[in-house]
Amino acid sequence: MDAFALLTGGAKFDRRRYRKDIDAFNPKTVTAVAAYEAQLAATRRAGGQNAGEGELNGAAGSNGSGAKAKKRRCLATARHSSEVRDVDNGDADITLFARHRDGEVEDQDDSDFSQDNGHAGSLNCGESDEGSDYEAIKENAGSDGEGTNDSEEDGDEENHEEEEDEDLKESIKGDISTWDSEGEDGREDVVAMEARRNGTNTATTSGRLMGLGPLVDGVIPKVKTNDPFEEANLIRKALRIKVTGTDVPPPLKSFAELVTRYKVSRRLMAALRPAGFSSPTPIQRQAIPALMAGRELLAVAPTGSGKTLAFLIPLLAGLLALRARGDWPEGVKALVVSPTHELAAQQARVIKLLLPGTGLRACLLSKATATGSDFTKVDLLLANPLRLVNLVEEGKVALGQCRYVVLDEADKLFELGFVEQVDALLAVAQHHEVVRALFSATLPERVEDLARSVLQQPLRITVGMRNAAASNVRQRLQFVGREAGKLLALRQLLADGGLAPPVLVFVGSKERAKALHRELLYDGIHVDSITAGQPLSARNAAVENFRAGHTWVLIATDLIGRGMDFIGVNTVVNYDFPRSTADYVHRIGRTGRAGRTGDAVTFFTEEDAPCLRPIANQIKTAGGEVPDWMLALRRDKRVAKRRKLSERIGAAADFEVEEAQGGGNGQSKERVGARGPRSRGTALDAERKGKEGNRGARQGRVRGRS
Ligand SMILES: Nc1ncnc2c1ncn2[C@@H]1O[C@H](COP(=O)(O)OP(=O)(O)OP(=O)(O)O)[C@@H](O)[C@H]1O
Repeated sequence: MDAFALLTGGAKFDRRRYRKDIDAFNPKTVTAVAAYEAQLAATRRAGGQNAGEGELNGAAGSNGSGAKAKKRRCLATARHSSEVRDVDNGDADITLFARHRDGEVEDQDDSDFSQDNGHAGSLNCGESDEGSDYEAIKENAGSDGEGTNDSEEDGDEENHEEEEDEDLKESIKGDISTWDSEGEDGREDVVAMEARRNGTNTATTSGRLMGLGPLVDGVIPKVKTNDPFEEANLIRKALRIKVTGTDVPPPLKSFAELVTRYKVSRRLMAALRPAGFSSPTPIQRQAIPALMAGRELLAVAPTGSGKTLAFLIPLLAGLLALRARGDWPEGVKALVVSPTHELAAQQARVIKLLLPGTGLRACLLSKATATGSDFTKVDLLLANPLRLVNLVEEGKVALGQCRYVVLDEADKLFELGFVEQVDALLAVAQHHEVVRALFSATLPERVEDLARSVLQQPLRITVGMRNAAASNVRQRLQFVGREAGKLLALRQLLADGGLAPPVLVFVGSKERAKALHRELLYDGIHVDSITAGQPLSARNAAVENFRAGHTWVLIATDLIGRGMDFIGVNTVVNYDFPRSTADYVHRIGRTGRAGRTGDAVTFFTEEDAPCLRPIANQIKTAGGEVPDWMLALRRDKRVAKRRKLSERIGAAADFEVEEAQGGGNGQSKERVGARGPRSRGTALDAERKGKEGNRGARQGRVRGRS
């Protein structure tokens, strides 16, 4: 099947039908369809003429006539004259984007990560291991391995989605107050700090956050009370921090308090300001003191609100405190587990800012570091579950001395394909002082119940509304008729300037990513794609090129739907409808980060209609406009259920290894597939399937293993 057929569901494009569909919903689009079809034909012809010149040259050679064609060509060519011909630097689009890019897109070079002086604090990321480093997960991700509980589970998931939907509806009715911060004199908010970091003085330091609300704002209100308890509550209320649990430590008023209240090394704190972190975000204000006090945590805060630092600071501070009191055994003493290599690598970027001068040694687990490192010399390990489980089984990594275990994107890690490995890791990280924490922007109740079964008296910290999309992302839904309409709609938006680059486009599978990539190359757009099927070196390059602003449209699967901090992303396009509300929240959270604004466009077809309502509710909750009929849509449970099952298989496949490309990892798939049912640590898995007894019994069993 060729790329166009794949993207259009295999059917021949029926123009009349498409027009009819579009007409019913979006008359404006109809007028552009004819022009688009002409362009499509022109670019296809031009692409064909240039076929021998390599993909990018071929794309640039597609010199369609007319203003739109010129615009597309220019988008593709700025600053890439070596790769693409026909540079037209005089074009307004280029100037605009160049200015934006200079101002907002991070342009850091990670290539010099490896091996600093150990005494000064080091981060070992190993060499690039092309074609061999993947997160492998259970082969048969869509089934539970025992073929039993799928339907039951599906029922559960549906119910939970319904519940979440109801929650959201309630909140729509309620008053979602936007806190109007007056700020505190001399304090910088996140936006101002980022602006200063990037050399753009667009934001003020007065604490006025352009109406973005408090969720990512680092500024706390002036509180007039002498009662510390009341003060803590007032701060939490203003910042929409909710905490459940007992003996809750008060939120931080500033990073400086870490030195005065918690005796955190000044050296570590000194690294924060130059790195651009001058005042804590709300999740940092509450999660840092909680972890410093040794409390286990479930932490839920919006995408882009600074969760990474919320766990990295206490981990590093905790390690320094351990060392200061002479409790310094060999080996890994802090572990951060993430679902993808990309996310772990991103955490490594942040750690790299904080390590110098601490004498701590951190390691990003990859194939290279897995084989070449002495893990008795590693204090803090950043890892994906599978590779780490293998090392633990081989006896190369010991977690018995681990004092901190953080699960980032915890709800993903508790899904099929990961939960077995996470369980096995928790089962061996059983030091009597271990502190475990789960972080995510979304935490469904069923995951929370599961997590609570292995955590001890955890605090639950929620910033803003649970499971809701970031409020500073402008969201909209766009009806595209049927499958074929997506490509036309995307082309139209790109050509009309309806999508501000950098743009992240999410699709449902790696095959579709590849196909769309090929299609957009015809349009002369500087496009790239990233999926689990690519070699790690290609994935790293895709991420770095996007960060650096070299790639303007990045097509991705849900592999990078979570956690990735591309600070300058302006637009997210859900080309394929997200598999779940949580996926939607995470995907669109790749824009609108750290207090910025962003746009998210979600294409939907007739087939997506049964799953439309929860997303429509999300948009409505965030203050967006959605027609009433969408909110009133009834969910077709049968369709949703069927879809859910296939989507779960697909979701896991996003992270899956292709054995042929897995190099040295070829055996992993088989082993993990076998590991699930007979794993030492399957209490979580069993819990997930609802087969276990009461919580106490489960907890005893998990804790009993070591
Ligand atoms: N205290 C702070 N001051 C200024 N910028 C900050 C602060 N904390 C975090 N940031 C910036 O905010 C951005 C988002 O942070 P981070 O990636 O930790 O978000 P997150 O909450 O983990 O998002 P996600 O849920 O998508 O993973 C980053 O660019 C980070 O550098």
